[in-house]
Amino acid sequence: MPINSVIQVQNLIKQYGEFTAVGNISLQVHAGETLALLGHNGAGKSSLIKMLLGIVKPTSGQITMMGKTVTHEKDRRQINLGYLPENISLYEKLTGKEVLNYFAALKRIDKSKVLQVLEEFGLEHAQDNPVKSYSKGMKQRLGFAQAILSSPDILLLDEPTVGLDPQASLFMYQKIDELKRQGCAIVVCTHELAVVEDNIDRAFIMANGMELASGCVETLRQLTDLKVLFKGEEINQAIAEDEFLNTLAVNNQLLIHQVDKPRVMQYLTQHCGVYNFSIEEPGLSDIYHHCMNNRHQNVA
Ligand SMILES: Nc1ncnc2c1ncn2[C@@H]1O[C@H](COP(=O)(O)OP(=O)(O)OP(=O)(O)O)[C@@H](O)[C@H]1O
Repeated sequence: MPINSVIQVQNLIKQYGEFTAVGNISLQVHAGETLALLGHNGAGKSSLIKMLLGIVKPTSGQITMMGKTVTHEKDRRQINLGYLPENISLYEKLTGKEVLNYFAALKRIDKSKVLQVLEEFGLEHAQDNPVKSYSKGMKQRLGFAQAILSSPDILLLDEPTVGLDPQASLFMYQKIDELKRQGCAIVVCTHELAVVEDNIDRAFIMANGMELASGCVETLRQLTDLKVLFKGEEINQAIAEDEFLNTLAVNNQLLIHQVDKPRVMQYLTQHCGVYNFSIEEPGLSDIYHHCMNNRHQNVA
């Protein structure tokens, strides 16, 4: 196991009766890394997260955290782990401060940390108001605040930004980034591909309990070989004038395989003298849809 591998999942299987929700998944998350867990509804993401949390017992396989196998509850108790569940339900009658004090007592954390976190999450002005008076964004920030109260080594986030406005989403990912820089290993379960794309190190795409593809966005681009689009006025002109480029163009568009990108760039600059162009790369959303559409062919 690499020295900085904080979460190590090996051949993890979860069966509910005859049904396999998670089938032979292996993955690693390193210190200071954010992994996005992506997949369709029912792909097995929550089952995987619940096994990491120890809420659901694996049918077989191994989970190692901070170098310890966490098969038994007593091993797991030594792991400093934060968790933000999807649709977290907080104690609505308690104030924000009381909620965090409750979690602080549970995790044996000094109350001074509560005040610090309330301030950090912009909730100090509402700390004495009942949670039921909080907006969706404030509740989510409070939920996030309880998850990071212990300055965890591992943070598991299930749909942390669903229903949040773009600014609130950005705030969440800034916090995730801060924790990452402090060495926290983070797993984010999400369907918000456009939001998550610029905020993760790697994605793990699953369907029907199985891994479809994993890696950083650049690796996934190479794996899927989704085409890149060369754009610009000078490109259009070059397509019209250059016979070779014309053979590459489809509907007057220069859509190129990943593997041919360097060659075409060289041809454009050195042979055609075209320097003024942009390159549109496929995004995480394109990669995800490609993986899902081709999943039965077992092609990344
Ligand atoms: N306790 C359970 N008993 C039986 N089947 C279950 C149980 N929990 C989950 N499943 C099934 O396992 C599969 C995976 O569910 P899971 O909740 O892990 O998916 P998910 O990827 O998190 O989905 P979503 O994106 O909708 O949250 C689903 O078909 C679900 O119905």
